[in-house]
Amino acid sequence: ERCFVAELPGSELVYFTCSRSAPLGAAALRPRGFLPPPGRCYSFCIPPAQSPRERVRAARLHGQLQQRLSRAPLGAGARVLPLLSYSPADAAAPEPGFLVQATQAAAEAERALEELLRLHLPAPVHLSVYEEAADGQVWRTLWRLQGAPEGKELLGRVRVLPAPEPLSHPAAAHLLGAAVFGSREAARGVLEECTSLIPEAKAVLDLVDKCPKLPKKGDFPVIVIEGLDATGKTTVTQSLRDSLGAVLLKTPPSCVSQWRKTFDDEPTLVRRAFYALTNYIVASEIAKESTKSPVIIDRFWHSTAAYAIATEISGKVLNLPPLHHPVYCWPEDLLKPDVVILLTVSPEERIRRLQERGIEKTREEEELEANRFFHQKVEGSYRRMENPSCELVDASGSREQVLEDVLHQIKKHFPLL
Ligand SMILES: Nc1nc2c(ncn2[C@H]2C[C@H](O)[C@@H](COP(=O)(O)OP(=O)(O)OP(=O)(O)O)O2)c(=O)[nH]1
Ligand SMILES: Nc1ncnc2c1ncn2[C@@H]1O[C@H](COP(=O)(O)OP(=O)(O)O)[C@@H](O)[C@H]1O
Repeated sequence: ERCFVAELPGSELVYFTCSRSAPLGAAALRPRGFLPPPGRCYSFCIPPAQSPRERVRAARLHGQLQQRLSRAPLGAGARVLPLLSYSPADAAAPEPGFLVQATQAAAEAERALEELLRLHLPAPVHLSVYEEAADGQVWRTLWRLQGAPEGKELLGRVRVLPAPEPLSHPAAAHLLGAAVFGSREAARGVLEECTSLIPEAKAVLDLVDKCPKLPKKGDFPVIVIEGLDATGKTTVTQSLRDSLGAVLLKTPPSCVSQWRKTFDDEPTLVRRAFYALTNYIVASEIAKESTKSPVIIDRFWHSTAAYAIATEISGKVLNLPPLHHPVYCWPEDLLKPDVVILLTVSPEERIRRLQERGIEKTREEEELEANRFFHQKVEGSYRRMENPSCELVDASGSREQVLEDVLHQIKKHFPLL
């Protein structure tokens, strides 16, 4: 039986399955949260890619659907929520999809949804409709949309039951290679598949291919400063450059900044491969510069991995892959820094600093609330990183205090600096 996990508002995960042979009296799925009044929601998945080449198209289709659903006339207050379909029995990658909660009279929402799916998903499309029946149970009606414009075939109606929460998040086992890349070749392969779809991909590949493989770190210290937006990375890295007479680098490097927006608009698979490759471009600069002076880097591989993990793992920080999961390990073929410092500040202090940076109040209030769980997952991922791990420095003090504490942490590794 396939199982499903949807992320409800507030980052609550609901695990459920649909079963023909549900033993009578089996625990019913609580409609609360899953079926907000007037109690109808829909789900559908993106057909899995049949080959590695198809995975870019499948990822882009998912991203395009996400955008179209957010603009579709599904009725005021309708919610489009992330859904994954997975099989607990096999190790196949989960199929991404959506759970759509319609709050208006369903007819118009259903028509709009069906029209959108017929237009943008390869036929046949399987659309699930969930309702609460008189018996207080949640039932799913499965439809196949195909053929003539109104071609719609009823495939069955079954009860929806809670599914046992798996040991780890269904996406965790598939992060490596789909969101976090353990090697330059793995990331390169994705951009190779994009060259016919995204012209800039070729330009990035040409830049990467000019970089030596496995560049060697020089004898001077290489120090990375990591942290969420507005934790003070830019301020600290510039002070470190001055006080240590170091070279300051950042990722992504300026030589790719003109393409960043293009890749930020792409789905995770492509976007992460882009960031991963830019880390390899900077690695060759680090190798060169660290033969002449200490090198400070503003964000490096840990940012790429932490933001990827936090994006792909729905729910809250407790849903992150467990400690020592391979997704937290530094790629063998990427130049390894000597020290990685993670700046941490409270969410409130971070918002105050975002404010100070001139981000208007409303946006960053939204940012705090909507993304609170996201930022907790990013920070949680940073803290699970190993080899090298992130060494925490509380960055909530004054600029002078933070610089002193960061220097103190660095001198533990390089007393003579
Ligand atoms: N550098 C970098 N940023 C990433 C990556 N993946 C996601 N991001 C996100 C983190 C931030 O939300 C956003 C901004 O990154 P940047 O550090 O380039 O810009 P900026 O220095 O203005 O952000 P900051 O406030 O200093 O963290 O990009 C990645 O692989 N590398
Ligand atoms: N220790 C600090 N105390 C107070 N404000 C700070 C401190 N460090 C940085 N800031 C301010 O907070 C904002 C974000 O700092 P910045 O260095 O740009 O962070 P990041 O690069 O991590 O986004 C800036 O306006 C900066 O002047």
